[in-house]
Amino acid sequence: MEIGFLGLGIMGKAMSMNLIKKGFKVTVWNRTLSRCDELVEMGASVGETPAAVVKKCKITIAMVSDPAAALSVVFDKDGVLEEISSGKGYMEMSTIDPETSCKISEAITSKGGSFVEAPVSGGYKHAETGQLVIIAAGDKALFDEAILALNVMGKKSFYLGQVGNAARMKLVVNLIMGTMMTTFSEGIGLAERSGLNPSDLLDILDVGAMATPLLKAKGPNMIKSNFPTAFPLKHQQKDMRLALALGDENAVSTPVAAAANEAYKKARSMGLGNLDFSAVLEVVKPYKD
Ligand SMILES: NC(=O)C1=CN([C@@H]2O[C@H](COP(=O)(O)OP(=O)(O)OC[C@H]3O[C@@H](n4cnc5c(N)ncnc54)[C@H](OP(=O)(O)O)[C@@H]3O)[C@@H](O)[C@H]2O)C=CC1
Ligand SMILES: O=CC(=O)O
Repeated sequence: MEIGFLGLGIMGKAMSMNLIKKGFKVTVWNRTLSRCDELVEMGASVGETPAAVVKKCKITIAMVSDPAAALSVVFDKDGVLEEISSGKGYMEMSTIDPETSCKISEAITSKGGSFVEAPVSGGYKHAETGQLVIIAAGDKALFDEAILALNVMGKKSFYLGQVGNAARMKLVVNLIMGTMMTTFSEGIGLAERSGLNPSDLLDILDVGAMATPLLKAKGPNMIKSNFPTAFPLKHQQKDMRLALALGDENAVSTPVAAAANEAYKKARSMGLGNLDFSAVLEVVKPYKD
């Protein structure tokens, strides 16, 4: 099956490479077209516009930065809407808010296409190896049709029913992850400042009830003040912002997450937005050198 792929950032590049390696024919597009070159070397075709990709492919996936980018790819000139039609499917895998996802879904279905939202949990290493957790909702027939591709990209796919549910679930998951990272950062800072070896803290956490792949992956770099970008901090702050809006809408009080969001905002204002989200350590640790 020919799969279209829009957006070749950290995640899109890894996901589309994995699809190609597993034998899928993939046609790619990226706003900065030169980013397609590496994929072409692996056997991908290039579409000059999102519309050209949709015209060629039965199913097209989008993996772009945020709600504005997701809307632009669909609604702008040469966008997805110009070629979507009956028999074609569109899968929005970017992390966006449920309102944006519903707006895209309505536009796609009004032209006869089918729509699934399928944001993912996990980073580019999981994407490269097909170990993402996929949280999907929307057209069940499209979900079933795409299951071979979903099984290549992810280790498990959850189907949550109507459009909006997966977007909401992903925001809840990332609210928890973003808050956990700020708490780890406070702990690492406190350990260091009070004369403890932060490496010992990581070892102790790793064998106890709070062991988590997140800290195992990020902790050793954090304690050396290294923040190689896997999940850009600006995207984690976007997810906190969208998750807090979900809390506002549902009158759910989330003071801990709101405080964490302030830390990510501050980190962005300090120019740390393109580093990994673990760079929030730089603003959260309870002292300055
Ligand atoms: N990185 C991670 O670990 C994870 C990220 N996510 C989510 O996946 C999505 C992608 O993340 P990631 O790959 O890290 O992000 P990147 O910042 O690496 O890539 C962003 C992509 O979006 C494109 N883009 C940005 N603005 C526009 C626009 N206006 N129109 C068209 N394309 C645009 C960029 O194109 P260009 O190259 O031209 O700039 C690029 O392809 C985000 O929603 C993120 O929250 C989910 C799970 C994990
Ligand atoms: O959305 C980010 C992730 O790591 O999951």
